[in-house]
Amino acid sequence: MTLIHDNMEKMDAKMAARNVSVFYDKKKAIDDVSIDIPSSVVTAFIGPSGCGKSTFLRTLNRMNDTIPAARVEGSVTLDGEDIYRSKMDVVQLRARVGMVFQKPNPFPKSIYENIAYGPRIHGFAEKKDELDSVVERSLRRAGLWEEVKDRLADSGTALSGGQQQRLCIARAIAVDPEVILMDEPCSALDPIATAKIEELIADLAGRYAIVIVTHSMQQAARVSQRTAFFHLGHMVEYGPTSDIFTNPLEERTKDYITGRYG
Ligand SMILES: Nc1ncnc2c1ncn2[C@@H]1O[C@H](COP(=O)(O)OP(=O)(O)OP(=O)(O)O)[C@@H](O)[C@H]1O
Repeated sequence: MTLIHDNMEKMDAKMAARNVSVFYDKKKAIDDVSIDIPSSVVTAFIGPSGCGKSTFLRTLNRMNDTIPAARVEGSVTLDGEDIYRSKMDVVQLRARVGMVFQKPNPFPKSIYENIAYGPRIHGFAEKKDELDSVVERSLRRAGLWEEVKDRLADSGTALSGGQQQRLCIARAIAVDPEVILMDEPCSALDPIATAKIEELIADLAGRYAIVIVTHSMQQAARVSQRTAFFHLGHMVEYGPTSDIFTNPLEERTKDYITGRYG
Protein backbone atom coordinates (compact mmCIF):
# COMPACT_ATOMS: atom_id res chain seq x y z
CA MET A 1 0.00 0.00 0.00
CA THR A 2 1.25 3.44 -0.90
CA LEU A 3 0.31 6.45 1.12
CA ILE A 4 -0.67 9.05 -1.41
CA HIS A 5 -0.89 12.65 -0.28
CA ASP A 6 -4.38 13.91 -0.94
CA ASN A 7 -3.33 17.50 -1.63
CA MET A 8 -1.61 16.69 -4.91
CA GLU A 9 -2.74 18.92 -7.71
CA LYS A 10 -4.83 16.88 -10.12
CA MET A 11 -3.02 16.34 -13.40
CA ASP A 12 -3.58 14.05 -16.35
CA ALA A 13 -1.43 10.96 -16.26
CA LYS A 14 1.06 10.70 -19.09
CA MET A 15 1.98 7.27 -17.81
CA ALA A 16 0.18 5.07 -15.34
CA ALA A 17 1.55 1.99 -13.59
CA ARG A 18 -0.93 -0.34 -11.94
CA ASN A 19 -0.04 -3.13 -9.54
CA VAL A 20 3.43 -3.48 -11.00
CA SER A 21 5.65 -6.16 -9.51
CA VAL A 22 9.08 -7.07 -10.84
CA PHE A 23 10.93 -10.32 -10.21
CA TYR A 24 14.52 -11.27 -10.87
CA ASP A 25 14.03 -15.01 -11.16
CA LYS A 26 12.16 -15.73 -7.90
CA LYS A 27 13.27 -12.63 -6.04
CA LYS A 28 10.63 -9.89 -5.91
CA ALA A 29 12.36 -6.53 -6.36
CA ILE A 30 9.22 -4.41 -6.79
CA ASP A 31 5.99 -5.20 -5.01
CA ASP A 32 2.64 -3.96 -6.27
CA VAL A 33 3.47 -0.39 -7.25
CA SER A 34 0.82 1.89 -8.72
CA ILE A 35 1.56 5.48 -9.69
CA ASP A 36 0.49 8.13 -12.18
CA ILE A 37 3.28 10.05 -13.88
CA PRO A 38 1.99 13.47 -14.97
CA SER A 39 3.18 15.45 -17.99
CA SER A 40 5.21 18.60 -17.68
CA VAL A 41 6.51 18.06 -14.18
CA VAL A 42 9.51 16.31 -12.67
CA THR A 43 8.83 13.24 -10.56
CA ALA A 44 11.64 12.02 -8.30
CA PHE A 45 12.10 8.47 -7.03
CA ILE A 46 14.08 8.36 -3.81
CA GLY A 47 14.96 5.66 -1.33
CA PRO A 48 17.85 3.67 0.11
CA SER A 49 20.18 1.65 -2.08
CA GLY A 50 18.66 -1.54 -3.46
CA CYS A 51 15.04 -0.53 -2.76
CA GLY A 52 14.09 -0.97 -6.42
CA LYS A 53 14.05 2.59 -7.80
CA SER A 54 16.01 1.73 -10.94
CA THR A 55 14.12 -1.50 -11.43
CA PHE A 56 10.82 0.34 -11.33
CA LEU A 57 12.11 3.14 -13.57
CA ARG A 58 13.09 0.56 -16.17
CA THR A 59 9.55 -0.82 -16.28
CA LEU A 60 8.43 2.51 -17.76
CA ASN A 61 10.18 1.92 -21.09
CA ARG A 62 10.64 -1.83 -20.93
CA MET A 63 14.36 -1.66 -20.32
CA ASN A 64 13.84 -4.67 -18.04
CA ASP A 65 13.27 -6.67 -21.24
CA THR A 66 17.03 -6.54 -21.72
CA ILE A 67 17.60 -8.43 -18.43
CA PRO A 68 16.82 -12.11 -19.02
CA ALA A 69 16.03 -12.85 -15.36
CA ALA A 70 13.55 -9.97 -15.05
CA ARG A 71 9.80 -10.50 -15.22
CA VAL A 72 7.20 -7.73 -14.93
CA GLU A 73 3.62 -8.18 -13.70
CA GLY A 74 0.85 -5.59 -13.73
CA SER A 75 0.26 -2.89 -16.29
CA VAL A 76 1.99 0.24 -17.51
CA THR A 77 0.29 2.59 -19.92
CA LEU A 78 1.48 5.54 -21.99
CA ASP A 79 -1.38 7.82 -23.00
CA GLY A 80 -3.68 5.02 -21.93
CA GLU A 81 -2.05 2.38 -24.13
CA ASP A 82 -0.53 -0.74 -22.60
CA ILE A 83 3.22 -0.63 -23.30
CA TYR A 84 3.59 -4.36 -22.53
CA ARG A 85 1.12 -5.48 -25.20
CA SER A 86 2.59 -7.89 -27.69
CA LYS A 87 2.20 -5.54 -30.65
CA MET A 88 4.08 -2.71 -28.95
CA ASP A 89 7.09 -1.60 -30.98
CA VAL A 90 9.72 -1.41 -28.25
CA VAL A 91 12.16 0.66 -30.32
CA GLN A 92 9.42 3.21 -30.89
CA LEU A 93 8.49 3.08 -27.20
CA ARG A 94 12.05 3.88 -26.14
CA ALA A 95 12.06 6.89 -28.45
CA ARG A 96 8.82 8.11 -26.85
CA VAL A 97 10.09 7.27 -23.37
CA GLY A 98 13.80 8.09 -23.55
CA MET A 99 16.38 7.22 -20.95
CA VAL A 100 19.52 8.80 -19.57
CA PHE A 101 21.81 6.59 -17.52
CA GLN A 102 24.01 7.01 -14.49
CA LYS A 103 27.20 6.88 -16.51
CA PRO A 104 27.17 9.02 -19.65
CA ASN A 105 27.21 6.59 -22.57
CA PRO A 106 27.69 8.48 -25.84
CA PHE A 107 28.23 6.34 -28.93
CA PRO A 108 31.90 6.18 -30.00
CA LYS A 109 31.02 8.44 -32.90
CA SER A 110 31.09 12.13 -33.66
CA ILE A 111 29.05 14.59 -31.60
CA TYR A 112 26.92 15.21 -34.72
CA GLU A 113 26.33 11.50 -35.32
CA ASN A 114 25.38 10.91 -31.68
CA ILE A 115 22.39 13.17 -32.24
CA ALA A 116 21.64 12.44 -35.90
CA TYR A 117 21.55 8.66 -35.54
CA GLY A 118 18.15 8.41 -33.80
CA PRO A 119 16.21 10.82 -36.03
CA ARG A 120 17.67 9.08 -39.07
CA ILE A 121 16.70 5.54 -38.03
CA HIS A 122 13.28 6.69 -36.85
CA GLY A 123 12.73 8.48 -40.15
CA PHE A 124 12.21 11.92 -38.53
CA ALA A 125 14.85 13.52 -40.69
CA GLU A 126 16.79 12.24 -43.65
CA LYS A 127 18.18 15.12 -45.68
CA LYS A 128 21.35 16.81 -44.53
CA ASP A 129 19.69 20.16 -43.82
CA GLU A 130 16.90 18.48 -41.82
CA LEU A 131 19.43 16.54 -39.79
CA ASP A 132 21.55 19.67 -39.29
CA SER A 133 18.60 21.47 -37.82
CA VAL A 134 17.60 18.58 -35.51
CA VAL A 135 21.21 18.38 -34.30
CA GLU A 136 21.38 22.10 -33.61
CA ARG A 137 17.97 22.25 -31.96
CA SER A 138 18.66 19.24 -29.71
CA LEU A 139 22.08 20.51 -28.67
CA ARG A 140 20.66 23.97 -27.98
CA ARG A 141 17.88 22.51 -25.89
CA ALA A 142 20.41 20.48 -23.94
CA GLY A 143 22.48 23.60 -23.32
CA LEU A 144 25.48 22.25 -25.22
CA TRP A 145 25.39 23.99 -28.61
CA GLU A 146 27.67 26.92 -27.78
CA GLU A 147 30.30 24.58 -26.37
CA VAL A 148 30.38 22.16 -29.31
CA LYS A 149 29.18 23.97 -32.41
CA ASP A 150 32.71 24.29 -33.80
CA ARG A 151 33.66 20.69 -33.13
CA LEU A 152 30.67 18.63 -34.21
CA ALA A 153 32.95 16.16 -35.98
CA ASP A 154 34.90 15.38 -32.80
CA SER A 155 34.13 12.19 -30.93
CA GLY A 156 31.38 12.41 -28.31
CA THR A 157 33.58 10.42 -25.98
CA ALA A 158 36.19 13.23 -26.00
CA LEU A 159 33.85 15.59 -24.13
CA SER A 160 33.97 16.10 -20.37
CA GLY A 161 31.68 13.91 -18.25
CA GLY A 162 29.12 16.68 -17.80
CA GLN A 163 29.16 17.51 -21.50
CA GLN A 164 28.78 13.83 -22.34
CA GLN A 165 25.72 13.64 -20.11
CA ARG A 166 24.22 16.70 -21.82
CA LEU A 167 25.02 15.04 -25.14
CA CYS A 168 23.09 11.97 -23.98
CA ILE A 169 20.17 14.21 -23.00
CA ALA A 170 20.38 15.89 -26.42
CA ARG A 171 20.37 12.46 -28.03
CA ALA A 172 17.21 11.53 -26.12
CA ILE A 173 15.56 14.85 -27.07
CA ALA A 174 16.43 14.45 -30.77
CA VAL A 175 13.76 11.81 -31.31
CA ASP A 176 11.08 14.00 -29.80
CA PRO A 177 10.29 12.03 -26.63
CA GLU A 178 7.26 12.55 -24.44
CA VAL A 179 8.86 11.20 -21.29
CA ILE A 180 12.52 11.25 -20.22
CA LEU A 181 13.68 8.78 -17.57
CA MET A 182 16.87 9.67 -15.76
CA ASP A 183 18.62 7.10 -13.62
CA GLU A 184 20.92 8.99 -11.23
CA PRO A 185 22.10 11.21 -14.10
CA CYS A 186 24.53 13.21 -11.96
CA SER A 187 26.12 10.53 -9.84
CA ALA A 188 29.26 10.44 -11.99
CA LEU A 189 29.54 14.23 -12.24
CA ASP A 190 31.25 16.96 -10.25
CA PRO A 191 29.17 19.67 -8.51
CA ILE A 192 29.46 22.19 -11.36
CA ALA A 193 28.42 19.68 -14.03
CA THR A 194 25.65 18.51 -11.67
CA ALA A 195 24.34 22.07 -11.30
CA LYS A 196 24.21 22.41 -15.09
CA ILE A 197 22.25 19.18 -15.47
CA GLU A 198 19.85 20.31 -12.75
CA GLU A 199 19.30 23.62 -14.53
CA LEU A 200 18.72 21.71 -17.72
CA ILE A 201 16.16 19.46 -16.05
CA ALA A 202 14.31 22.56 -14.86
CA ASP A 203 14.36 23.98 -18.42
CA LEU A 204 13.09 20.75 -19.93
CA ALA A 205 10.42 20.12 -17.34
CA GLY A 206 7.67 22.13 -18.99
CA ARG A 207 8.11 20.25 -22.23
CA TYR A 208 8.46 16.62 -21.18
CA ALA A 209 7.40 14.38 -18.34
CA ILE A 210 10.63 13.72 -16.49
CA VAL A 211 11.23 10.98 -13.97
CA ILE A 212 14.49 11.06 -12.06
CA VAL A 213 15.99 8.48 -9.73
CA THR A 214 18.32 10.17 -7.32
CA HIS A 215 20.28 9.34 -4.22
CA SER A 216 20.46 12.96 -3.32
CA MET A 217 17.53 14.28 -1.36
CA GLN A 218 18.79 17.81 -1.98
CA GLN A 219 18.64 17.12 -5.69
CA ALA A 220 15.12 15.70 -5.46
CA ALA A 221 14.09 18.80 -3.49
CA ARG A 222 15.70 21.13 -6.04
CA VAL A 223 14.47 19.61 -9.28
CA SER A 224 11.21 17.80 -8.69
CA GLN A 225 7.62 18.74 -8.00
CA ARG A 226 6.57 15.25 -6.98
CA THR A 227 8.44 12.62 -5.03
CA ALA A 228 7.88 8.93 -4.48
CA PHE A 229 9.73 7.23 -1.64
CA PHE A 230 10.66 3.57 -2.15
CA HIS A 231 11.70 1.12 0.52
CA LEU A 232 12.41 -2.62 0.14
CA GLY A 233 10.53 -2.88 -3.14
CA HIS A 234 7.49 -0.94 -1.95
CA MET A 235 6.45 2.54 -2.92
CA VAL A 236 5.82 3.79 0.58
CA GLU A 237 4.68 7.34 0.00
CA TYR A 238 3.99 9.66 -2.93
CA GLY A 239 3.19 13.32 -2.82
CA PRO A 240 4.23 16.89 -3.61
CA THR A 241 8.00 17.11 -3.12
CA SER A 242 7.77 19.91 -0.55
CA ASP A 243 5.36 17.86 1.56
CA ILE A 244 7.40 14.69 1.36
CA PHE A 245 10.38 16.59 2.74
CA THR A 246 8.66 18.81 5.27
CA ASN A 247 5.69 16.75 6.30
CA PRO A 248 6.22 13.06 5.56
CA LEU A 249 3.32 10.94 6.71
CA GLU A 250 5.01 7.56 7.00
CA GLU A 251 7.54 6.69 9.66
CA ARG A 252 9.87 5.06 7.11
CA THR A 253 9.87 8.19 4.95
CA LYS A 254 10.57 10.32 8.00
CA ASP A 255 13.48 8.08 8.99
CA TYR A 256 14.95 8.26 5.51
CA ILE A 257 14.73 11.99 5.03
CA THR A 258 16.13 12.65 8.46
CA GLY A 259 19.09 10.47 7.55
CA ARG A 260 18.36 7.63 9.93
CA TYR A 261 19.23 5.14 7.21
CA GLY A 262 20.15 4.90 3.58
N1 LIG B 1 19.93 -7.49 -13.16
C1 LIG B 1 19.59 -7.90 -11.93
N2 LIG B 1 19.57 -9.20 -11.62
C2 LIG B 1 19.22 -9.62 -10.39
N3 LIG B 1 18.86 -8.79 -9.38
C3 LIG B 1 18.88 -7.49 -9.63
C4 LIG B 1 19.23 -6.96 -10.91
N4 LIG B 1 19.15 -5.60 -10.85
C5 LIG B 1 18.76 -5.30 -9.60
N5 LIG B 1 18.59 -6.41 -8.87
C6 LIG B 1 18.17 -6.49 -7.45
O1 LIG B 1 16.91 -5.85 -7.31
C7 LIG B 1 16.87 -5.05 -6.14
C8 LIG B 1 16.56 -3.60 -6.52
O2 LIG B 1 17.68 -3.08 -7.25
P1 LIG B 1 17.66 -1.65 -7.94
O3 LIG B 1 18.95 -1.49 -8.65
O4 LIG B 1 16.42 -1.50 -8.71
O5 LIG B 1 17.59 -0.71 -6.66
P2 LIG B 1 17.92 0.84 -6.54
O6 LIG B 1 16.99 1.34 -5.50
O7 LIG B 1 17.89 1.48 -7.86
O8 LIG B 1 19.38 0.76 -5.97
P3 LIG B 1 20.57 1.81 -6.11
O9 LIG B 1 20.06 3.06 -5.50
O10 LIG B 1 21.67 1.18 -5.33
O11 LIG B 1 20.88 1.93 -7.58
C9 LIG B 1 18.20 -5.22 -5.44
O12 LIG B 1 18.07 -6.23 -4.47
C10 LIG B 1 19.12 -5.70 -6.55
O13 LIG B 1 20.12 -6.52 -6.06
